[in-house]
Amino acid sequence: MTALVSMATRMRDDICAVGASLFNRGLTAGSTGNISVRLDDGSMIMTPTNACLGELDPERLAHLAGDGTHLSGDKPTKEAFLHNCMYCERPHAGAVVHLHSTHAVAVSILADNNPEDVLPPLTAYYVMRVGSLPLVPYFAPGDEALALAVKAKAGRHHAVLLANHGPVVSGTTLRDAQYATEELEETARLHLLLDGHRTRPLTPAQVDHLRRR
Ligand SMILES: O=C(O)[C@@H](O)C(=O)COP(=O)(O)O
Ligand SMILES: [Zn+2]
Repeated sequence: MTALVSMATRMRDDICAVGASLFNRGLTAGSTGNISVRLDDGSMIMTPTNACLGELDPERLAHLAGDGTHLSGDKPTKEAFLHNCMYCERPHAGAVVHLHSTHAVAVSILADNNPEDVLPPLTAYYVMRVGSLPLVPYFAPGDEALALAVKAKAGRHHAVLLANHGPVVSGTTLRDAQYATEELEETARLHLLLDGHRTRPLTPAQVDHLRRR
């Protein structure tokens, strides 16, 4: 029990540090985005709704039971059900990050993207951290239908892109989820930067080789 309490305390501090780092580098603005971690007992700590990720208070983060019941802290993010759906489908996920990072949002709005996999395999690091990125059809933020649409993809994908909204990325640890989200954003930026240029993405054989490692 004491170990769980100290883990929860550490996770609260980590969420605030990661939130501040993401916000301060312009990876999400205003009160957009939300972060959660899952503890060993299956309960979850989540950012509150309408909170700025740059100004989180560890004491005020919401604590939810594994079934989504709000146990303590401020009212959780309106995407709580979405985070919970990701955890249900991914038993090894320990954290989920959702941002409105500009370039990923821009890609989510492009008319002619491939909804099965929105970004090409431009770099090895992208393939290793993200892999593939399906587009989830548009639903309003906080809509249960949005969470269910994510749930439908989450078993096969740890990262998805919400149409006209932004990325949702899970990871074994909060750092894994953070770094994958950042790599997704950088690759979206590269993709837009390369628009109109002839490009040489990694070949299927190169992608396969990376996936096997
Ligand atoms: O886009 C939205 O409104 C939410 O997905 C979001 O990013 C912020 O919502 P809260 O976490 O409820 O503040
Ligand atoms: Zn959002």
